[in-house]
Amino acid sequence: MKKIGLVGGTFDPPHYGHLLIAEEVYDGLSLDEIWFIPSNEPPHKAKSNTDATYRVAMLEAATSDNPHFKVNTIEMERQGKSYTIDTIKLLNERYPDTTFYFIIGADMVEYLPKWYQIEELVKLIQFVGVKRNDYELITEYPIMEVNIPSVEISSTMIRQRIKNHQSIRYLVPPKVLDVIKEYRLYDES
Ligand SMILES: Nc1ncnc2c1ncn2[C@@H]1O[C@H](COP(=O)(O)OP(=O)(O)OP(=O)(O)O)[C@@H](O)[C@H]1O
Ligand SMILES: O=C(O)c1ccc[n+]([C@@H]2O[C@H](COP(=O)([O-])O)[C@@H](O)[C@H]2O)c1
Repeated sequence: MKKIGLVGGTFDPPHYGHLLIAEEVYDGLSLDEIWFIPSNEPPHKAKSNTDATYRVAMLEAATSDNPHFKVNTIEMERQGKSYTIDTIKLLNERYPDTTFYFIIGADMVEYLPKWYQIEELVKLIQFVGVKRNDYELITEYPIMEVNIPSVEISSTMIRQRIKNHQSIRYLVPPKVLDVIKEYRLYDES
């Protein structure tokens, strides 16, 4: 069986926090690959203002120098809200010889009770929780934990810094910065 870690998210924009949690879990659980899955419409928050094409371009740029990181656009290909249970059912069907691990930060661990059809979802996928400042890795659901160095970076912080004309160097990979500059993303947003 192949072992693949999934990192779902809005990636608006992708940052070193995303890459770090992926690499740490890849290493900690001896996975074969990590697939980053950008959501079309997040199930639990407002739709991103950044077009899907740009979010995918940034994610491709962020992951291009790591041979075991891949971008998977399965949720972009589906219309409507990107419920994780629909994604996992499709992936399990398409890749019967693979065990998937869904990697989430502690903010999403705290939110698990509100995920769509969570009781069924936890039977279909192994969640892996990683710590994130200000959130607890405590849940009634059966998650695995991987210990990572905390990084206090969020996409919200990066969008805010761009708005304030502050540097985002060392918070996102240089190639992501290039895409942001090329398409003038987040200017006056
Ligand atoms: N710095 C971080 N440490 C640990 N987990 C993180 C970190 N940043 C993001 N994650 C996790 O990565 C996944 C995708 O996150 P997402 O793309 O929504 O980024 P975000 O930084 O939380 O965005 P936003 O600030 O726009 O809400 C989630 O499971 C989230 O918990
Ligand atoms: O399916 C759900 O109900 C659900 C609720 C909250 C979050 N998720 C997924 O968890 C991942 C991280 O969410 P976010 O908000 O940090 O981008 C992303 O793939 C979301 O689709 C999924």
